[in-house]
Amino acid sequence: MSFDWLNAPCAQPDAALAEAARAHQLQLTKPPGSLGMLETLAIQLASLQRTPRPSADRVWISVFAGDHGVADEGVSAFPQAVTGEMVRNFASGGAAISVLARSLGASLEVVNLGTVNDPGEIAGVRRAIIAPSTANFCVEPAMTEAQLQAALAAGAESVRLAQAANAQLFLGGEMGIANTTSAAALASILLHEPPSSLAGAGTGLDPAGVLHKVTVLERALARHAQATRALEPLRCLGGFEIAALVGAYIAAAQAGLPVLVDGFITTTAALAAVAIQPEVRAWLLFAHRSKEHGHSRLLRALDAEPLLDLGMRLGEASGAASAVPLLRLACALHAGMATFEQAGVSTA
Ligand SMILES: Cc1cc2ncn([C@H]3O[C@H](COP(=O)(O)O)[C@@H](O)[C@H]3O)c2cc1C
Ligand SMILES: O=C(O)c1cccnc1
Repeated sequence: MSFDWLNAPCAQPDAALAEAARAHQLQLTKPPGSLGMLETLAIQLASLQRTPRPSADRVWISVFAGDHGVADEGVSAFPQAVTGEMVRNFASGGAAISVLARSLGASLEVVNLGTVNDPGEIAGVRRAIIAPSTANFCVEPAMTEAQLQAALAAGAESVRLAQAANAQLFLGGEMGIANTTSAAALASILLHEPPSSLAGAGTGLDPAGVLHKVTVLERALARHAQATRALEPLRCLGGFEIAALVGAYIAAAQAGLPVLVDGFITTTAALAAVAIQPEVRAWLLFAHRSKEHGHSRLLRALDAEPLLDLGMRLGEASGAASAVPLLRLACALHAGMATFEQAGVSTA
């Protein structure tokens, strides 16, 4: 295993198909631009999927789970055991993302990268165990190089599975108690922003809890101030599931598979992926604005306009899944509306 594959070129969106889709939208029976982002989404998907008839029918969701050593610092409202318990819940169908995936007819893959409370072999869970948890990054780097390589590769493997299933759209989700702390640390170093602009309530910390989280982040960032080069921010401050998301986003862009990004943690992974390979950005669509403090800052950094703002702050790919119906409607409008000529409607 190595990091070399990260540097393979990304696929190129098809500019001619984007132009044709834009021209087609202008012929449909509506004032130009009146369907707003439902128009631009269809145009973008046509160019990414390289087809005049884009579709979001076949959706693949991978939820990556991993525990975090920094949970020892008391930065989450919930105990670490929840990560492994939720892996079981994802597989047995009771989690929010399980219900959303079923409702959408989407394929749901759960990947266990290492949980302290290990649920073991379960049907519907791919085991790609790296270690029970990352190390506490207040004390030492979260991961070794070998662990980072394994996590990135596990994400790329999900994209291979999605492609084998003929997926048209890739959604990544995460589960890992304390991962809003890891994501805030990583985003802080990537954006040169103080932790106070990125640390939020996560699973429900009170204001005193958020202040404590900021002091933990300040300690971690002081320790890893030199970790600014290439993959070092991700290795020192990330999590197994965050690194898997980074690997998945880069692999999806290389494979030409469009990605719908979820919330705070996945957007941090997107930021890290774009920092490694700027061409990844073209393959990312942004589903929603999470209520987690700091998400708007991340979206701004990526120049991203999300589709929804529902006050959601769950993760698991739940925000991304909630936006899939809009993508489907955008595709249906693009394919199904009559042109001015077909309908005998006068143009301006
Ligand atoms: C029952 C439960 C289900 C979840 N599903 C996603 N998360 C979300 O909350 C965690 C991050 O928040 P923090 O950094 O505050 O721990 C992640 O696991 C995230 O996916 C959950 C959290 C809980 C408690
Ligand atoms: O926006 C998210 O992804 C999020 C926010 C809080 C907790 N878990 C996830």
